[in-house]
Amino acid sequence: MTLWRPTPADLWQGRDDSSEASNALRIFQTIAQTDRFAPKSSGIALLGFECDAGVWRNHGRPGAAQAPDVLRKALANMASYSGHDTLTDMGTITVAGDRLEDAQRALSDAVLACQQSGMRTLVFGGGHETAWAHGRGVLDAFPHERVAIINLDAHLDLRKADHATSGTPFRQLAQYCEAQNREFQYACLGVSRAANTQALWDEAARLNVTLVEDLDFRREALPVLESVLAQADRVYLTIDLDVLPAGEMPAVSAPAALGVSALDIMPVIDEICRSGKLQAVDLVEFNPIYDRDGQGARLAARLAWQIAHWWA
Ligand SMILES: N=CN[C@@H](CCC(=O)O)C(=O)O
Ligand SMILES: [Mn+2]
Ligand SMILES: [Mn+2]
Repeated sequence: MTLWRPTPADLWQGRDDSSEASNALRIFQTIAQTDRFAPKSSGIALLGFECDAGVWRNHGRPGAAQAPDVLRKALANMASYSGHDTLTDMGTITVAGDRLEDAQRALSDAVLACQQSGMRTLVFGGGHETAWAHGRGVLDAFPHERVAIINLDAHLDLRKADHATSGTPFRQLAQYCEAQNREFQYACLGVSRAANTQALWDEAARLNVTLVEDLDFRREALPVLESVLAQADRVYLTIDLDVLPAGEMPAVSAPAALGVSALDIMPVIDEICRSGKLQAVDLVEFNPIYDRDGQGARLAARLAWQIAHWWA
């Protein structure tokens, strides 16, 4: 595995309550760790993508490269239940300078290896350039199945893809699907009319993207989701944390003026987990530089925790 490093063993730490009861456990005590990249036949593979080269290229505020380990630390102290699926920290893919495409290739390869061996993938990005790499790995793992790409995001991320940035991942996935003659099933939920130009909406219409705007989220997200899920065999869920209101999630490159509250997003995530089709999830655009007292990291980690909890 290229551009890969294992997670330092001492990163997973937390409060030790195990003297109180044998089941008083937290994630840091139950997560499996590896010092070499060796996918298992089941469970959840946690992968980091330490990269904000795409955010740089997209003229955003860099810092998301520091996210994976910050999110691991925030997840470490959360409770672990016996019903949880095995979570294995499969380490982190890094980027060398501006060589974004090499890092994306390495992440796609890691995701493909995990998926093919029977694991589901949970990736901590990274900017939203994570999604081109993660999505390609999932599409490659299931070449003959209908893979729905569900993006919770204020942005469409359908910018023209002459070269990859954090603003291009879904245009790249659309081109990839077109080249393979497979349907591009993309739903962007929570998207902001004010944060995307007319050109991007036009591109979304051309690509037949399923859309739910932030203003309509409470009313429309669940019924729209139902029809998206009905038409899919597998789901890749990508959560751009800038879908949340800036007050809940300041720790992103482009905070949302309005946003969709975490409590409104949770039922959508619950429904996706219940479908039994969820194959891959990532949390992207978290930028610790702009966090306040670790609040954003806690919320992002809670989303990850909830998914791991419901995924089982
Ligand atoms: N990941 C993509 N992000 C947005 C950034 C928008 C902004 O910086 O205002 C986009 O490209 O549209
Ligand atoms: Mn966004
Ligand atoms: Mn995005």
